[in-house]
Amino acid sequence: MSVDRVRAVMTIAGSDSGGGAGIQADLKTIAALGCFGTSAITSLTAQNTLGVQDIYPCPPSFVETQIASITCDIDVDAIKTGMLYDGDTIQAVARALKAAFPGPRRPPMVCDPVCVSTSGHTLLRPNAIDTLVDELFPHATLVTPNKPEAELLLSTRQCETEIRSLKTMLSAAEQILKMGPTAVLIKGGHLTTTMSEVEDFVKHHAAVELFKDGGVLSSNMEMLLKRRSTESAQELVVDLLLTSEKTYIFISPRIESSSTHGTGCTLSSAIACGLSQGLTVQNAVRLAVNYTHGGITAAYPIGKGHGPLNHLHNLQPSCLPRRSNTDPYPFTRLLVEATTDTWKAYVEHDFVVQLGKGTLAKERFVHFIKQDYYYLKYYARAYGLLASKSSSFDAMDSAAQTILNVTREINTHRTFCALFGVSAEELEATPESTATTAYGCYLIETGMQGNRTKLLMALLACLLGYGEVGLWLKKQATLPDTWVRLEENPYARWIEDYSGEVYQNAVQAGLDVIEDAAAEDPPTPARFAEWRSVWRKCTQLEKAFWDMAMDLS
Ligand SMILES: Cc1ncc(COP(=O)(O)O)c(N)n1
Repeated sequence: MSVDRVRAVMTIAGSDSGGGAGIQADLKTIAALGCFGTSAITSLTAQNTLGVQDIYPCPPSFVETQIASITCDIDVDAIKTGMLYDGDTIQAVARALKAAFPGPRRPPMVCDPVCVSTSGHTLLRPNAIDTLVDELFPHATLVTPNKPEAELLLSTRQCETEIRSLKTMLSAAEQILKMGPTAVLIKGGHLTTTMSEVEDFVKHHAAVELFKDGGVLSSNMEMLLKRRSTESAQELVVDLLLTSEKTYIFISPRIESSSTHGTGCTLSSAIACGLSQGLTVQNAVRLAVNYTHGGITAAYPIGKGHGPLNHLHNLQPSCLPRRSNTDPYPFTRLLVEATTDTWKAYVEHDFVVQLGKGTLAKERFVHFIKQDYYYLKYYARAYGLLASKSSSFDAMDSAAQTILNVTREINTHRTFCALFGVSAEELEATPESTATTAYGCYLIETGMQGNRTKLLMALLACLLGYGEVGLWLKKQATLPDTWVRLEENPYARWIEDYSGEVYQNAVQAGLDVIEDAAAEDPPTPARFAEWRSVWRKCTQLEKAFWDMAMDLS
């Protein structure tokens, strides 16, 4: 679809003086998504991250005038409604829209039935719910209630109200669809779902399409069920979209965050932007869910209470600290600090401790060395990819040097094998383990689909982790109350190699490369979040690699 001109989106909602929700969230989101935002303000709220202190409603006739002013001049491509406060305001909105769009062709409209703020304040008078349903729902392309709002809407129709599961979400959506909108999106943020529940739901409902992390998960259910089964217990947020033809499920990992103020406003505005550009409802919802999820991930602290998501996360320049003499590796520090739990599980793994103490069973070490030999093949190939993604000769040179270092490291592995009685033939005949394939393929995949910096994130977790382990074990060996003296440790050579000058120089070079890459192309918070997740994934894969050696029965 080509967008020949900037699309205009009109939001009809309340103002949030704290800037997190309402009109302020809407206009920021609309701008961030490349549309032109116009606004008709229904009420002013004195509000911050702690709650709503007061509400000053606009006279309904003035709301009507604002809508008329906008629509008589600007071609509105999509409408979004949010906080409407009371029945008179809703009627004024309905009248103004009818006057502005008298024919059957109205711009698509997303109706977010804002009833109560996250902080618990009433934003729509309870007696206005019927008016909302009667006056606006029949004209809405989509209504977007969360769980409490959907339950409130159903309670006015004496329907079964409690939403506990995907099944009850679907039946709530079916009831709300009967109230007149073309589609209903029930937002699942108040519920926790797991992949097993999704799988179970999908098995029993034929016309369901799944989207995960902003992409189409799979149209082939069998494949999906096999592929996802290992993550069946992970906590997910699932949003359910119902149209007259189909049910769509949008799956995102649950993020533990209190920065969610304004989430509903951002989501409905982002959907309106998608619709204004001619997307189908399901695609507009898919992109908006992904955008909103990114905003929660990239939120920064604001206020003393329940802070807002980052509405502008796709636009903002980096807020990373600068490199200085006192803080030479600020970016790496942030990465490690943001993933301390997984990083610790990797570099202080039992395998490492036993290696340092010299108590590690020989078969475990040999198994590890053989698998590391195979892993290094992937690692060297990934540096080949890095060279292909480099734009300067220096960067290519550094990638090529690493390939040469790795081929030298391979000789050390061969020597270790010989030392432990493993012949060259046996090494070559060893089957590759699943942990090796998983890690190796992840590196290659990241290199294929990401840019240079993303691939660097994947490669450096290994380089830096082994550097840290080498130094730690060397230090342990020289402490007065040492685990074991290096001369008495059968794995001394391994410790010497990874704590030695050659490897540690490579680590320093790696640190410089990472810091330069981050400084040259400062990441937006969303990009940083992406890099951090690659880093975390690689530390998990590293841990799984040691696990593989320890699990050897
Ligand atoms: C003006 C206005 N509109 C909408 C919301 C709902 O947002 P939230 O559920 O995040 O409090 C709000 N608090 N204020």
